[in-house]
Amino acid sequence: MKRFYPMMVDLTGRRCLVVGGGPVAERKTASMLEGGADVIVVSPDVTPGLQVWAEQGEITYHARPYRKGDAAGCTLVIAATDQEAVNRAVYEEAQACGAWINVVDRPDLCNFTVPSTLRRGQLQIAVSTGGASPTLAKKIRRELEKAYGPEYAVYLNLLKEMRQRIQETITDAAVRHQLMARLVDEEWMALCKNDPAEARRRMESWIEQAATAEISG
Ligand SMILES: C[C@@]1(CC(=O)O)c2cc3[nH]c(cc4nc(cc5[nH]c(cc(n2)[C@H]1CCC(=O)O)[C@@](C)(CC(=O)O)[C@@H]5CCC(=O)O)C(CC(=O)O)=C4CCC(=O)O)c(CCC(=O)O)c3CC(=O)O
Ligand SMILES: NC(=O)C1=CN([C@@H]2O[C@H](COP(=O)(O)OP(=O)(O)OC[C@H]3O[C@@H](n4cnc5c(N)ncnc54)[C@H](O)[C@@H]3O)[C@@H](O)[C@H]2O)C=CC1
Repeated sequence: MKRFYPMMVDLTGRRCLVVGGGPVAERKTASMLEGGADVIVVSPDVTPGLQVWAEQGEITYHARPYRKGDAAGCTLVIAATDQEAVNRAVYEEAQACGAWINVVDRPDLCNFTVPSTLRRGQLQIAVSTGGASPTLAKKIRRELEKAYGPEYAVYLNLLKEMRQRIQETITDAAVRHQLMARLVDEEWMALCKNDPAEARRRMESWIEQAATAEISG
């Protein structure tokens, strides 16, 4: 059994190769684009979705079969064709040039996998089953979607802002930690959902009070 190390990677400006143009290639392309990658798709044909991205300049598309050398300079490589020999050749090249490789129908030829991911603004929750059952990963992602609605994007933005403010205005680390802990709370979350402007006002005045108390000793 393989073990995977979870991490969040910034793919901005990184060249990433997808070989194949079917629905699976489209899904992997979508998630790499969200990660900021410069995606190159090589395939004789592509889905309508990939075609649109090619026309809009979101991806670079080469309408031809894969050939050796396509993986040069790529950080991530995904082999998503339905041809075993082609996927194998892509794997060999990626291994030779030190790129991270995912062969979509061969978990044994993956040194990275793509988790099922829920996104709410800056919040991302990624689910992996280590390749055992992608369908279960998807089911869990859907359950999490109900528990973590779009309001989390708003709430998290506010937390980010307030955290910065706390770091700038409160010098005592213990007080900073206490304030942050108290902002992460169901009540704030509910207020944020119903009236984000009011949530912001209350958070601001609350932090201001704490800062004043700190100064006056
Ligand atoms: C190892 C891994 C490699 C990788 O692709 O990174 C892999 C491998 C394989 N998937 C297969 C099949 C399916 N995959 C999905 C769906 C997803 N697969 C994804 C990831 C992963 N799939 C990685 C492990 C993730 C983990 O650890 O859990 C998700 C999470 C992310 C994404 O793809 O973006 C995305 C859900 C996104 C979402 O909606 O949230 C569905 C369901 C569907 O499409 O509705 C089916 C059909 C049902 C079934 O077979 O279970 C097959 C058999 C192919 C065949 O038999 O032909 C293999 C190969 C094998 O297992 O041998
Ligand atoms: N990992 C995952 O999440 C999943 C993996 N799979 C597996 O992934 C593979 C791809 O699935 P789909 O996208 O549905 O397949 P598909 O059959 O729709 O697409 C295959 C694509 O590969 C292209 N292709 C064929 N030869 C090529 C070559 N020499 N160079 C470049 N491109 C070439 C085809 O033109 C086509 O665009 C299948 O083997 C399937 O079993 C299926 C479901 C999920």
